[in-house]
Amino acid sequence: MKTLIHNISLILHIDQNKRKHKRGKELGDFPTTENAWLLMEDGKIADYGTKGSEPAADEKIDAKGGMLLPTWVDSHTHLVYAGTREDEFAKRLHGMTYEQIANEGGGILNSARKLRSASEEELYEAAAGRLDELIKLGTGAIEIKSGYGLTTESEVKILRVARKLAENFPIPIKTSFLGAHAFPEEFKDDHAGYVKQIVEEMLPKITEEKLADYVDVFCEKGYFSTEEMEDIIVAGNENGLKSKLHVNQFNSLGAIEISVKHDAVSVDHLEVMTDEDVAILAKSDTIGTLLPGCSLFLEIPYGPARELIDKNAIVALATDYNPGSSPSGNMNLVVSLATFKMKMTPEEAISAATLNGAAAIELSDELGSIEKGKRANLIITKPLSSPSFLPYNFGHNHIEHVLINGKIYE
Ligand SMILES: N=CN[C@@H](CCC(=O)O)C(=O)O
Ligand SMILES: [Zn+2]
Repeated sequence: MKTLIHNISLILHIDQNKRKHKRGKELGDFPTTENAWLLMEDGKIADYGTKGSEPAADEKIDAKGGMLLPTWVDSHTHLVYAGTREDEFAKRLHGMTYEQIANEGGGILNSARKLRSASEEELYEAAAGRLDELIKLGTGAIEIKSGYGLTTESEVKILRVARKLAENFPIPIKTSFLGAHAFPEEFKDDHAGYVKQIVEEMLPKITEEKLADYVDVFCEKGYFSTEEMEDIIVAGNENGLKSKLHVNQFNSLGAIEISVKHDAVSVDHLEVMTDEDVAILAKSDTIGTLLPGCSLFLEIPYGPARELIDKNAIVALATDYNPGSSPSGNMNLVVSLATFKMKMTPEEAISAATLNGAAAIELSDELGSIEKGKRANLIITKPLSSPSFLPYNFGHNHIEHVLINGKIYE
């Protein structure tokens, strides 16, 4: 089955050299094809060219002068959660800090209480509704973390829901086990006991059921120490899981050096970075994933995107969609924020939200750029004057169609 998209004003390829990611200044390389068509065959990109040379096809989609770009790849979300936390949001508006709310039993522990009493079916229904909305907003691959369970049973419940989403939705979904998201009430005075449970009970169970692709840890003051993080990374690796880690959100504790030493696929957040942290990350193959939605919502610093790019790091962008620190899964907004608040150019931001996002979940061989052979997960925009218009005209919907595996997603 061949489908032709014709009447495209501009294809934003992101890359045409089959690169796994774009590092440092390469992020601004932005190959395009003007006045173009693109042919899809069996859900993949088969060919593309310029107006006048359109091949025959079984079906046609008229792009009506819109641009064509790869779908967003959201490489950091906590999509499976129960209930919401706008009550905490209201408290913050009245002056309480995220830390104060967490210290009185709110935050991650609040979400964990809500999740423990939700059934797998209820969690699935809620997460499926969110995922459907995100695909319509242009997200064509996603990572989903556990971390609101904090018991073996509840962590497994979250990951089963994520795996069920992967079975029932047409987009690739990778999962990360984040049992080390916070110390549950039961272990508030026995941190070693909880780490032992993660290592000896949760990880083997999750591995046996093949529920996770990665292991994750929230390394932060009041959460998991660098030593605890390292023990969990090593245990994850022993169970065949590479790591993707929450580091440097509020404090720089030396977590980047340890993550890089263990070949983490990505280190995420990075709102608080020393010069040494930047230098270590920039020299490594670990991807730095920045989450500007979290900075916006919590009013904390934005990750140093410009410095990381200028020093040659691999930078990706993601939403961190979760009920506490970033209650939006809209990648279009993330791309806008990256340009307004993190001094990324539109070309860099779009690349970081596509190809480098795909690299951060090890899917850049099949997604993240418009190259022959890749999956036809594509966004057709409304007619726009230039790629920069996407982040510039923030908060508006520029998407005409989202295609997943070559089919319009409705
Ligand atoms: N920082 C740790 N975890 C989540 C937020 C968790 C929450 O507040 O529910 C994050 O990535 O921001
Ligand atoms: Zn997160």
